[in-house]
Amino acid sequence: LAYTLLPRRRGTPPPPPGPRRLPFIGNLLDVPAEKSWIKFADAGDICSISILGQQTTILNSASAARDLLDKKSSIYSDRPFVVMAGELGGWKDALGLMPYGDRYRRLRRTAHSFFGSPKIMTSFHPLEKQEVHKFAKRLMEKPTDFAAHIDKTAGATILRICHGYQVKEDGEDDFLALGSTAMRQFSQATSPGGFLVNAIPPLRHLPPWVPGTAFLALGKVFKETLHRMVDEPLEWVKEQIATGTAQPSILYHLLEGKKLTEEEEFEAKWLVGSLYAGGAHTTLATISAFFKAMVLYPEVMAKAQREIDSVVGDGRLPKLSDRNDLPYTSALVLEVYRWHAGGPTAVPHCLSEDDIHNGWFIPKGSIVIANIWKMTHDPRVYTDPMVFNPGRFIPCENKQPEMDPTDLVFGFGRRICPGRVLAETSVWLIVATTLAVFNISCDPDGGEIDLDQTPGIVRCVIGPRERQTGKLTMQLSLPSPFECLIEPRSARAVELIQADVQL
Ligand code: HEM
Repeated sequence: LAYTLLPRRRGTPPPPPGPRRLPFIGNLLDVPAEKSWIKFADAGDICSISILGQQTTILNSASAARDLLDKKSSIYSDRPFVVMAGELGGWKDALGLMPYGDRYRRLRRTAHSFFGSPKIMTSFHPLEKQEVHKFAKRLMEKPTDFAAHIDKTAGATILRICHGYQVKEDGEDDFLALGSTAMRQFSQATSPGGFLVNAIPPLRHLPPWVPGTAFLALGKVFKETLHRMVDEPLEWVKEQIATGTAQPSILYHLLEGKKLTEEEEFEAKWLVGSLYAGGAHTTLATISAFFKAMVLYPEVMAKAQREIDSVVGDGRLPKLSDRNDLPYTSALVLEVYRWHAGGPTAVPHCLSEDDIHNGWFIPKGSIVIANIWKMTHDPRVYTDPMVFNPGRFIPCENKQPEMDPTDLVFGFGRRICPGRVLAETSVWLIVATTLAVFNISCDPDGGEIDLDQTPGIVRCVIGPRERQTGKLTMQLSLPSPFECLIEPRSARAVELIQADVQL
């Protein structure tokens, strides 16, 4: 209390600028319940708030994020500690919430040995194409379930790459269902104001018979689901290896023919489990935004379809090697990433040592948030940022293309999304395939479509490091609900969709 109430020590530089702080509570009343990315967007390239003594620094420009999160990544790569999810729910063993340290660095190196290898990633292309073709089939059969189809496709692609596992086409798939439950529980554990223990971490030490500690039992349930999500696919792969039926996959490469120590096996299963958790649902936000943009901008859809028709023709579906020959379609994909930031404030970083930046003091334990929404809607960087215009990425005689948003939306520094390459290929292929064979249009019986998006990741975090907390939510931000019609473009398109799904 004294620490938060006492004035700054003499000689300590001021914190980055920000709204006036009230005694003790600081900026508690300034933080909106939702969409904090808009509230702080115009507060300068770097601004800071303090809540009950916990400083949070918000980075509103790409250059600020690069200066801190990229250039000083050795001290800006920790994660805040969220009790209900990280400790009670067990997520501190997954990459996304894992503290920065030796184990973290080993897992990232292993991930990079796969995702950083163009040869390995190209070997996954046929499999990605097959999963996207299945997506087109499901979409034709039941267009109204398009969100479920996107989720299934993203999850199925990662399970195949990570575990060599093919999801069931009919009925519920056990591994996918387990992943969805774990992610739902993760959202619950990190929901703002959801659990008092996030705001007062010592509560986790209370015995379970004390009234009001139902969260302890719930934490156990969350942890159990998460461990099943990580352990059951591992056991499945081991069985496949034992019977000689295992398909090539990341886990297969890590296990096959080796006698792993307990720690090595622990790291291998958490690596692939984290990739699955991190990637299965993020694609949904981006692809849903694509569908919405096509309803709102039919002329953009028609232009991309003309390009695909002239390059790919109607004899086959698009493939990843067409990317360079389809510049407008590729620009459309970039514009989807920019127009709708699925993680408007990414995942917060945490500073592990005191830092002085541009004469401002940023104390150890500060939460650091990259305001990706602001970066991708900054009128200094993007002309008419609220307008969906793929043309901004096409170079022309006297105009350079605008900044590539994929350098922003996957985060920064050592915490940058490890699945970026896979996400980019999957998203491109889903968009190009959908445009090749479907028309997406406004549903005349649906309501009006707005440009809004749902509240997403991170509100604020309270409390010093180790006892740190918060109202921290890592839910994704989806486009606000909308209805649309999705129909095959022609009889030939129907034939292409119905053709056998080949590897
Ligand atoms: C459109 C799709 C995706 C977007 C927009 C996205 C975005 C992000 C962002 C913003 C972060 C936080 C970066 C930071 O802290 O600076 C992140 C982390 C992460 N992403 Fe992705 N991602 C996507 C797809 C994927 C896929 C397909 C995978 C897995 C194959 C994946 C796995 C992860 C993991 C494991 C982390 C945690 C990394 C860490 O803390 O070290 N993501 N992602």
